Amino acid sequence: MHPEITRTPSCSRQSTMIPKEISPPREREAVLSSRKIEGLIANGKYIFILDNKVIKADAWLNYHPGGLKAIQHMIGKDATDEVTALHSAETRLRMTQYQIGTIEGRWKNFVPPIQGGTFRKYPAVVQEDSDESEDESADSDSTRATSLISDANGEEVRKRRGGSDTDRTSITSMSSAAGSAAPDDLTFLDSQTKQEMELDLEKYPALDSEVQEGIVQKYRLLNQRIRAEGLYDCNYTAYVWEAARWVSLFLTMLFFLRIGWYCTSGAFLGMFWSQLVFAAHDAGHVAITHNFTIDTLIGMIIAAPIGGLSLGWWKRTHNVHHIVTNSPEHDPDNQHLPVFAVNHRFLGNIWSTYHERLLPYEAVAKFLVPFQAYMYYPVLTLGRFNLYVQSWTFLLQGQGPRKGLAWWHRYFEIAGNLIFWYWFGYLVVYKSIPKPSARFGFVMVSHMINMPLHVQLTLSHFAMSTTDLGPDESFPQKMLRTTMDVDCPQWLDFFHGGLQFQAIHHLFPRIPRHNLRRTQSLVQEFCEDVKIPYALYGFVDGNREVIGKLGEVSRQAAILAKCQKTVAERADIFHGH
Ligand code: HEM
Repeated sequence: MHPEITRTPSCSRQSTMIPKEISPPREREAVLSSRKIEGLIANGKYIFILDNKVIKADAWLNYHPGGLKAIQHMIGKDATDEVTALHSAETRLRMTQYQIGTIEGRWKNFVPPIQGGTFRKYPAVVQEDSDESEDESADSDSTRATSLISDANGEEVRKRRGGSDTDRTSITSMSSAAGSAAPDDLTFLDSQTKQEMELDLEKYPALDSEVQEGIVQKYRLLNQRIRAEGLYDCNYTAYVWEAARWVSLFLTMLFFLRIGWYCTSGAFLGMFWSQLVFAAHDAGHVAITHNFTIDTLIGMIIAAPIGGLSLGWWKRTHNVHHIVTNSPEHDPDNQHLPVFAVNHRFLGNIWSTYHERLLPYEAVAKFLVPFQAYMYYPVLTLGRFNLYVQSWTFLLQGQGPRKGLAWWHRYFEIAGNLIFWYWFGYLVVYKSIPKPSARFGFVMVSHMINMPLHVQLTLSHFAMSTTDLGPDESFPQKMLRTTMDVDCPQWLDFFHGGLQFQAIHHLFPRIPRHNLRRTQSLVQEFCEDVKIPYALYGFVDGNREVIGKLGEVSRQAAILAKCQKTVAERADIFHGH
């Protein structure tokens, strides 16, 4: 049954249609123990903690513009910082409509079911809650987590995780057990994971609750300071300059098209798209006007009719990326098999909770990964073609939100993409360029010139930590551990388009791009204070780090291949061949 729809008076700015509140006010004050909340989650409820309030999001799931996965990764966790980073103040306030109580004492995070956490039933909760079981969205997450484990060679995984129903460990070791990797390979891969984790534990502050709580408090104070200093206010004048740049690039493209310099024209079109991507990124994060509908509209116009892509597709992956940054199992932006394996764990058949399928390390990957350091730049020159495929798959399959604020985005983007292929494909490529060879040159140059953009998009994470330090790690520490910034002179900011301040952006995704440089010194101060290293590399050094990391995984792949060969030979001897 769908929840009844009402207009919420508290959100006049966006006149949002949201489902009717689900718990009467008197129930919101109930004090709920961690054990009881665990029982509710075991019953399939989508519960997270916000400012010590217990929020049950079940009735909202189908309406959430941020998608289901974003919420799933917060189940059983204190989501205060993630929610603050990703929502407007009004939306954050409105979440209390879904409050079912407050927490008792200090909250200790669970591993969310989607990440392999398991939850014990609570007898009283089973009784109380059983009549809600027909709720459409309440199909059990814990059941889902269990079936995920069973699908992925369950028995073995459970053994590896100690067989406990109550543990709060992560799914990390599950994926390698999921495929066909032999025990020797697993020993090798596990030892690499252990080494990586030990390095992180040495380099970053301890995970005990006092240290992490201290970091969180200082991070929240920093956010208040940033707000007080006006750094959330958009600098619209900067966009006038941006617009002037877009128009000049587009007019130059038309000029060269007209005089028959097709490759030069293509180069300007590619640069025009590259520059626009930065603005689409701002809009996707609601970091321009801070109004969800207006910013998303700006982003969709740039992405679809102008760029031939889908902002909805990008947001769907990007939102999850911002929550589980650089996690091999959960972050779609980290999953590039069979072309790249950015971490050794991809060599052991990893389960993607985003794509809900195994990412097998199979023949094509085994062939390509050893050369990945050499293929990094060539593959990225073709990156834009891949984006068309992803965008159309997303739009045709209707994977985006079908209800709530964002229900119409899909139709808007399909229409926008058709307009794109009309002006780009028909009017420019087909009608304005006479020869097939010139057409080919124009298309290739306009697409390949986006390579630096694709480097910028991957640079900030590929060389950074991918370790899962568990649910006790605070949001700010995790963002700074998994993300690097690129140092560049201010005059080059237009080239990097804000993507050089990824770490700052991950801490505060809604800060408008043109204020990120001013925010940097505040973040550096914060990092020094809480003793978290702030990763800042020059563009060339950052590239070196990435290539180095890709090379390292190639070497690990070679060792793994040796292990597998030895295992196969031993098996042959054992079977008497
Ligand atoms: C009952 C709980 C929730 C409600 C009512 C809610 C509501 C909303 C609304 C109205 C928006 C549109 C943007 C805005 O107005 O700020 C939004 C966006 C978003 N939400 Fe939530 N949300 C909830 C829980 C969560 C949780 C737990 C997460 C995970 C951290 C999350 C992640 C996101 C993301 C990533 C976006 C950006 C979507 C986009 O711009 O594409 N939300 N949410």
